Amino acid sequence: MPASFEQARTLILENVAPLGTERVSLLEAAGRILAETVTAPWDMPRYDNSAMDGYAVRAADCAPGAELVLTGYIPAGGIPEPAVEPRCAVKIMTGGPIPPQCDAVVPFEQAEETKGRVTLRGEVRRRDHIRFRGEDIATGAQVLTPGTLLRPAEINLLASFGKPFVTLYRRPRVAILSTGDELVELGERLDVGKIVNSNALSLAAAVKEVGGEPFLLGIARDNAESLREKLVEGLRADVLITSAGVSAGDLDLVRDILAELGVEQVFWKVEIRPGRPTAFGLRGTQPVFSLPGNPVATMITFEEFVRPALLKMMGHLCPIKPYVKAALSEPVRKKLGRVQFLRVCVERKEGCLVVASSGDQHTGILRTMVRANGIATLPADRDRFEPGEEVDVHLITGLDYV
Ligand SMILES: Nc1nc2c(c(=O)[nH]1)N[C@H]1C(S)=C(S)[C@@H](COP(=O)(O)OP(=O)(O)OC[C@H]3O[C@@H](n4cnc5c(N)ncnc54)[C@H](O)[C@@H]3O)O[C@H]1N2
Ligand code: MOO
Repeated sequence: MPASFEQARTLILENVAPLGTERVSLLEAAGRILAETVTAPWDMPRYDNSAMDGYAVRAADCAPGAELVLTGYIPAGGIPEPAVEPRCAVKIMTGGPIPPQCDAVVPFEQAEETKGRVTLRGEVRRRDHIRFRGEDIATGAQVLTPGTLLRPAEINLLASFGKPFVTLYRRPRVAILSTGDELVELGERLDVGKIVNSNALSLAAAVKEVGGEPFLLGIARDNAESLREKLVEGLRADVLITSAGVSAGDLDLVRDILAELGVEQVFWKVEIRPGRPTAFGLRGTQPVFSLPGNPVATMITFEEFVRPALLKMMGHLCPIKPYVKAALSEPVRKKLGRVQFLRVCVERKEGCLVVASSGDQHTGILRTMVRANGIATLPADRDRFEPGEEVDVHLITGLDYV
């Protein structure tokens, strides 16, 4: 019996786990997932320092109009001066260490300097414009935990704490196999009846976008020998994705050969459209996704099934892309009993997200996939949707801008 969409996605996520870990240079770590706990090896800031360009002073000397004698200069990176005497001040730049006895900084704008003396304009309070040692993060504090996505902010933190290498979850190596006698590689001669193996490039792009490492196995022909040879190679990767050869045709041999090679089928056929013939299996712990060959079905089943699996394998704690709610701007009809993945155009109108079909939804129509910036998931138990109804949408804009 075919699986429901939710069953299929749950089965996949239950059967994949984060891969091992590796040490990676911080320069290469952005966008990946941390596999270690990081504690602060020192206080941040490391020492009391000035938040402004100005004068380090003793606040008790600083009644409005007071005149102080300038006795030194501390740039950022300078070493702290000896203690500042009463009624004296030291010129200090942002980041410069606060000298002993000083307890405030007066910004240049609030003072006037003439001939080695500074006259203060306004009021000065203790602690003004000082960034105190450890006020941001104290030594020993736990700052990052496994599962954290490394964005520029986390990279900044790790670099500040002097970490040139970090332990990350490994990126999966994903073998991609296209199957079909009708396929030729991009750039090869297109004789009558042939089409370009476009799915391989599209899947490789999708794998890269998620952060995996695609590996193209080329084309297996629709015979057992060719499939066997290529599938054996594919089963050496962390993940194997095949496209086509999984529906009911005479030459749809992929699942049979996978079974022969020790891949245990977890499900075949899902109550979704497009993508119904999708199969998922395991060889030990290695996941094998057999996606339907129609390019739109291949892309949508990657987005809804393979993407979350790869993210989980890379250590993401929330591998399912969050849905956004968007209101339909037109009626939609679908078949009962199947989830329909509707290719949609999402726009923002008066602050709300609104969606409409991107056009012809037949699986063979590629242009409406290209036009779409979202995939709406329409539930299996409904067949009519009216304008204004909210639906769940996965944005596929790349950078989630709408
Ligand atoms: N009698 C039935 N026929 C079909 C069924 C069914 O249940 N019963 N399911 C249909 C559905 S739904 C889909 S989806 C397709 C999927 O079939 P396959 O995964 O076995 O794929 P193929 O038939 O080999 O190819 C489908 C289509 O996609 C083109 N294709 C294949 N590989 C590539 C590639 N690498 N790059 C670009 N395009 C590719 C292929 O030429 C076909 O046009 O089956 C329906 N039929
Ligand atoms: O389910 Mo098929 O994937 O419509 O094209």
